[in-house]
Amino acid sequence: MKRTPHLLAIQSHVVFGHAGNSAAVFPMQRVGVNVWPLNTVQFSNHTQYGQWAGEVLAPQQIPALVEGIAAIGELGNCDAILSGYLGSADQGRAILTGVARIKAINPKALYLCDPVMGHPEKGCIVPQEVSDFLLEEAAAMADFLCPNQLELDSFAGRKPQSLFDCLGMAKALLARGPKAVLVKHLDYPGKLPDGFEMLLVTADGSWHLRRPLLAFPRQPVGVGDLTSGLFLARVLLGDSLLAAFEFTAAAVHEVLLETQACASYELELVRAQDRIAHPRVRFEATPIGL
Ligand SMILES: Nc1ncnc2c1ncn2[C@@H]1O[C@H](COP(=O)(O)OP(=O)(O)O)[C@@H](O)[C@H]1O
Ligand SMILES: Cc1ncc(COP(=O)(O)O)c(C=O)c1O
Ligand SMILES: [Mg+2]
Repeated sequence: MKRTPHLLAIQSHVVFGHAGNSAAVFPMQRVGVNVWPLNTVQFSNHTQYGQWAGEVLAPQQIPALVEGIAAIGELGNCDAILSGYLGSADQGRAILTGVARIKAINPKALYLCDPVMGHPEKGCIVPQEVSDFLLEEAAAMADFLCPNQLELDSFAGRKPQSLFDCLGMAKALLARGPKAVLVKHLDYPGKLPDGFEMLLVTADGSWHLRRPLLAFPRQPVGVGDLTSGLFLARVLLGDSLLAAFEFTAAAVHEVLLETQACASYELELVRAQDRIAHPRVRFEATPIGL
């Protein structure tokens, strides 16, 4: 019997609704991965409501929890680490220490970094020191990096002029260390207005994917976290990077269709669970070169 992969997921938890681990854990479990959620913050709700209650986890708790898993002899079973929304730069450094600790026991373990940098206009609030940490320290240790367009712009230090420019900016990130860069949301001059576009860039090739842009009165939150989580889960389950990319686009689209049909602001993950596991839609990524 094939072993079920184990994934340590280090990102935010919200009591109400879906963002961070609260957007990614259930879908990753639903597709067949054992998830170890480690919550960097526990907030009442995501920050785009403009107000929230709750606390940031003390950074020293991260190595303490990792050591606790080592102490029961389970750390070597960790196949991957995912990091997302961070409450402080010190938490980020503690995660990198944990990644190094896990890779020392299991050199095959993969680290996916979703460099959540915030979006003040949208109300996604992340401290500036976290963005600096992600740009300067985390990217170098990541096997997979999953920025959105704003985060890609921050890495490049500029905005793109075209799709090929986005490709160049993502390819430049490979030189910093990651094996693959998944740009979860593209925005560039000349982009067709009715599409939602993504890029996958690896040493072996690059692919562009377009899916329909859906209309929402308020953009749902947690889509990026869902995207990163499903991509990593499918890679662990044995998909090629390209297959994981295409699966993720389809499963996320299914969730958004369900969310739109319910006229819900929060992602309808529970209702969409069968569609996540077995997406009915399929999007084919097309190779793209410089
Ligand atoms: N097919 C789609 N149609 C409409 N909106 C989408 C679609 N897919 C994703 N979105 C929205 O696009 C935005 C992507 O946000 P962005 O900040 O670029 O990435 P992230 O979710 O990582 O923060 C989110 O507001 C999400 O709700
Ligand atoms: C607590 C929390 N976690 C994670 C996120 C990131 O969500 P997304 O997947 O939309 O980038 C947000 C965005 O506001 C947030 O408030
Ligand atoms: Mg995001």
